[in-house]
Amino acid sequence: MGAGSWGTAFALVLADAGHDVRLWARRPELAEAVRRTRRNPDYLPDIALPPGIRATADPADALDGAEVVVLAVPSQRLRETLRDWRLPEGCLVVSLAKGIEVGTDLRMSQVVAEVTGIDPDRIGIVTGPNLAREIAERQPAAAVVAASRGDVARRLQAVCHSPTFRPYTNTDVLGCELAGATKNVIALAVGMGTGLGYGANAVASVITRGLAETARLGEALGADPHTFAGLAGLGDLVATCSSPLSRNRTFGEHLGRGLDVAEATARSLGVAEGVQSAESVADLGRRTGVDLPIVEGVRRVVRGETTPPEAIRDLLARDPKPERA
Ligand SMILES: NC(=O)C1=CN([C@@H]2O[C@H](COP(=O)(O)OP(=O)(O)OC[C@H]3O[C@@H](n4cnc5c(N)ncnc54)[C@H](O)[C@@H]3O)[C@@H](O)[C@H]2O)C=CC1
Ligand SMILES: O=C(CO)COP(=O)(O)O
Repeated sequence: MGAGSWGTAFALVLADAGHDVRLWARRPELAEAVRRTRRNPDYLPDIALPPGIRATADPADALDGAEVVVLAVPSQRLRETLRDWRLPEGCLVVSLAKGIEVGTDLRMSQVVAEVTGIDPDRIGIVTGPNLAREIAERQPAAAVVAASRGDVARRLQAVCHSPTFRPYTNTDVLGCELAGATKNVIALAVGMGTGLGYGANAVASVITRGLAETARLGEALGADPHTFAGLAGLGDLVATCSSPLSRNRTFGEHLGRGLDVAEATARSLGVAEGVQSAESVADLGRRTGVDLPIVEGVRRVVRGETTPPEAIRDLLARDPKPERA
């Protein structure tokens, strides 16, 4: 449900895994173009889609009889979008979105449970280093399928295991979702540094300290600390923060070069979730009393309260402390 970059690439993974996939596009003209050309001209124009994928703009048609419903709309739009849909009785739901809802601080699996009333045990997520273009090109990648019940996670794992996409299970849904949302904020910070012309030391420092603050917040919220060293944590952070394909890193780079949020948004090739999740993740930090200096710096830049060079200067000027504190 969602025919952007990741919705389309993940539909391809599911088709490669041998399933019949219906791909819902919000705009009828996009669904029509996918049907006609067997490509998604707006997001992955050069990728031929396998015959197992059928595009439609009618959500009822897309959802009719589905055993697994995969949600691939941006985090801040998921609630309003879900309200209009009737999910099939007994289906499993998978969220692909990496964000925390602004205003409620809810993770996407929580939003799904709240809006649909579906048992949280039947809601899973897919996360990890998942840059959509690479997956669509069938470059090899590992990922994480998280669900609170091991048997549900294993069923979803089997559903999306293709010759080039290798998912691992995890039952720490909270940690996996938090890691996915927070890495987008950290990727904005890395991008800002890159945009300012800084090199590998700065990038590695922000990745590593970004992971430290993500893990601190996760622990305070009850996540399994091991999650942050895995594909959903370190793996996704490294992929996103290293790749020019990342919308979040690119968005940060534009901010680092002096563009404002509106200008960077206009240039973005899709949703950069970290821009809004900076607000909700920073709020989670305040509510739990966890210090999140990088997230807070990004939030202030996005709000126009500081500039990237000032934010970096402020980060470096903080009181010295031990690495593990
Ligand atoms: N692109 C990637 O490499 C990856 C993306 N994700 C996550 O997947 C989610 C979706 O990302 P993408 O497919 O890349 O985004 P995108 O920006 O490429 O596409 C978003 C899709 O959602 C649809 N949509 C439905 N309702 C909408 C509304 N009310 N407002 C705006 N768009 C609406 C759009 O039409 C579009 O098809 C995000 O949370 C993203 O962080 C996760 C892993 C990889
Ligand atoms: O989540 C992603 C890779 O795992 C995609 O990152 P961007 O949304 O920054 O492109």
